[in-house]
Amino acid sequence: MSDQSCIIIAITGASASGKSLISSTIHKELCNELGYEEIGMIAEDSYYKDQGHLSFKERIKTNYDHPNSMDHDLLIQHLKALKLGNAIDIPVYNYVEHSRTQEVTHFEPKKVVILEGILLLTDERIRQEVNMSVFVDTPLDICFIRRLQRDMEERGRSLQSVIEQYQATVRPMFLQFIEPSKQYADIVVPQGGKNRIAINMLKAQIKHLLDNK
Ligand SMILES: Nc1ncnc2c1ncn2[C@@H]1O[C@H](COP(=O)(O)OP(=O)(O)O)[C@@H](O)[C@H]1O
Ligand SMILES: O=c1ccn([C@@H]2O[C@H](COP(=O)(O)O)[C@@H](O)[C@H]2O)c(=O)[nH]1
Repeated sequence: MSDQSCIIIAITGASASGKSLISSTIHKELCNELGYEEIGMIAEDSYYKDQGHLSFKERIKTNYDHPNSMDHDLLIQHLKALKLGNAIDIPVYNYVEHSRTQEVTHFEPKKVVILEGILLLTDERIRQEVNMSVFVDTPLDICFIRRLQRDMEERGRSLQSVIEQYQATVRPMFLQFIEPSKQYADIVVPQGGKNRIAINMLKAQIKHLLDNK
């Protein structure tokens, strides 16, 4: 397969801005329209560095919003493999344990891969691999409320731990790394996963990229 055999769409923005919702909505609708074997979704979060060698006490001190917390080397290796038509084994990350599990998810090459995550556009090497990039631009106070609810319900966190982490790393790293990466996005989308016009436009552009492959 040629290097252009896999179209990569990057969807980025703050934590809880709605990246997963917009990605899964586009994924589901394009799968229905084009077929399940054509479109795949990958979360950058799967590429958090393994922390199995650290105690739980040490793991909760890690700054998970700094680019160094990500194994972007492995992610880039995987994106290149997909472009060459090779399957990959994606690590499975556990947010409750703050570490990789022993499992992997086998992922066959697709015509389109929707890649979503907070730090994608901070890395020039990833920017070079993507065909289109989207920044989900949701006000930070809304993101915080959503994150608080989600982290307590789904990621085993207490109210106090969400507030402390938000003040110590989530907000400062957003301002230092994520917000400035907006300049590299092709499209900025307000209202995230519920912005029907933006979703329709993104789907149309993905189909256009597929038609011109
Ligand atoms: N536009 C929206 N309106 C209401 N709730 C939303 C909206 N977008 C996302 N959410 C909810 O907010 C939470 C975080 O959204 P998610 O897509 O998981 O964020 P991210 O992937 O950016 O961290 C989820 O519970 C999701 O259902
Ligand atoms: O072990 C971990 C790994 C990540 N986090 C937080 O997750 C978010 C990124 O995920 P989203 O789905 O985009 O919200 C990031 O802000 C990290 O702070 C964590 O708390 N623990």
